[in-house]
Formats: sequence, C-alpha cells, structure tokens
Amino acid sequence: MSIHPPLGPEVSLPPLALSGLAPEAPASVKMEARHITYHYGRTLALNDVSVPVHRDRVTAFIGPSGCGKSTLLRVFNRMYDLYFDQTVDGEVWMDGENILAPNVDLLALRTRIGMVFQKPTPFPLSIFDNVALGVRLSLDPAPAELRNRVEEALRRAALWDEVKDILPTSALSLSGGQQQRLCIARTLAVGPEVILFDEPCSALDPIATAKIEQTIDELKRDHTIAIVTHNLQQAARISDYTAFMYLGEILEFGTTRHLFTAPADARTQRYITGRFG
Ligand SMILES: Nc1ncnc2c1ncn2[C@@H]1O[C@H](COP(=O)(O)OP(=O)(O)OP(=O)(O)O)[C@@H](O)[C@H]1O
Repeated sequence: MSIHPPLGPEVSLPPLALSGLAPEAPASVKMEARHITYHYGRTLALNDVSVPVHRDRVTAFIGPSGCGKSTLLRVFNRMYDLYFDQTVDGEVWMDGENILAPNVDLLALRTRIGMVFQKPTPFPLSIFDNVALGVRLSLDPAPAELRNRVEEALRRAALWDEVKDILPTSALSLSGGQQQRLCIARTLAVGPEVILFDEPCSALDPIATAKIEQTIDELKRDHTIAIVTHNLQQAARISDYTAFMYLGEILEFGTTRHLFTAPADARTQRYITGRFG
C-alpha cells in the first residue's frame, strides 16, 4: 500500500503576519470526521483522520502537497460517491447524523454543504442563471422569490454592485476574481449551512484574493466554513481553527493562534516556518 511522494525541497516563506490572527472564542462542533480512512484504488490517501469543524467559524486545512487536504473536503460532501474505485471507512457526523450513512439523501446533503473549487467554474450561462440554476432545481420558487434569492446571494458574495446592471450577460465575460465570487454566490443561493473552499484564491491576484477573504470573513457569521489553502498567511488571516495534515493524517489541530504561535509538533513548526512544504 503506497502513501504519497516524499516531501519537496525546503523553501523559505516570508514571516507570518500574526497580528491578523482571529481572536479565540469558544464554538460548538458543527461537523466531525471520525476515523476516516480513504483509498483511491490501492492508494491510501487518508489514514484514520478525526477532526472537528466548528459551527460559524473558519477551519483551515494546511499541509504539504499530497497530504490529503482536498480528499478530506471531498469526504465532507461525499463527492467520492461519484467514483466506483474510491472507498471510505469511518463516519462524518453533522447535527447528530452520520452523513456518510448509505441512506442519506445526497441531493439534500449537497444543498446543506456547498463547495467552491480552486478554479472558478461558471456555467456558460448568464450571470443571473448561474446563480438561479441551483435554486430552480432545488426549491423551484416563484419568479419574484427567485430574483430576491439571486440578488441576496450576489450581495453576500460582494458581487452585486459590479453585476447588477449586466445580469443577462454571459458569466464567462467576468474576470477570474468575479467568476470566483459568482461561484460563491451560486453556492450561497441554495442556502448551505457549511461551505467547503478548496484553495479558492490560488488562481487569483492579491486584490481578488482580499475580496474573497473579506467575503469568507462575513459569511462565517452564519455559515460553517472549511478551507484548504497552501497560503499560510491566508490561513493565519482568516481562520479560527487550523488542522495541519501530513501524509494522510491530522498531525495537529487547534486554534489558529495556538497552532501558529506554539505548535506542539516539531513537524508543524517546520512547516509553518517554511522549512519544508
Ligand atoms: N484521483 C486520484 N487517483 C489516485 N490518487 C489520487 C487521486 N487524487 C488524489 N490522489 C492521491 O491521494 C493523495 C492525497 O491527495 P490530495 O489531492 O487529497 O492531497 P492535497 O493535500 O489536497 O494535495 P495538494 O495540496 O497538492 O492539492 C495523494 O497521494 C494523491 O496523489
């Protein structure tokens, strides 16, 4: 059974802006992975992973390439169900229910748990229809209600002011950063409780990145957020909790402040100070 390539060469990172760390505050658990083991065919990608995701907080998943961060997000919304050769053992509990149980309604689950990917993935439709599509499919509201939902979602994704006069225009005409905020609006429009972000800013410039970070910060008022990021500064800026993953396991989990200032594991220390990754 193989697991992961060796770690890459040591790299240097600029010092972290620790002053931007979110304050610690108690929170309840919204979602909890329990003893998750995951295989792609014969490749072990996650090995007995247990980790909580706190309600109305941002939890960042960091770690070297190939350590299983994206795989864990895919477990949280059961994306693996689409692939016959991918297998998962363990449980993910959300609000008193194991969402990996076979009888769970996947369509309903995916409206409760939205996902935003690394590359913006707008449909070749108008800006309005990109946001409206999921709402029509899941809720089939009256036209006025649909328009309200689309506007509200675009406002919360901080895109409304830029697109309110061009809603019938193709979404493909938007910039990369705008397309990513459109994808956030599309996710928000169906009313998810949890939003999973898989490196949402890796294709964006610093200004577009700052807008997405600001949006995430506002969304956590009433959404539970898990984010995979390679950008340690970003994890430090926007997350309340951080999990450091290594070779398919969670090596360390804690408040972001604690993990970045007083990591318990020497490997976490080496990673966050840029000595490998
Ligand atoms: N579709 C796949 N088929 C086979 N193995 C896969 C597949 N996707 C991922 N893997 C393997 O599973 C392990 C975990 O991959 P994953 O993408 O979850 O890591 P990651 O930490 O998100 O990496 P990165 O930071 O580079 O995106 C890696 O060893 C990877 O090679």
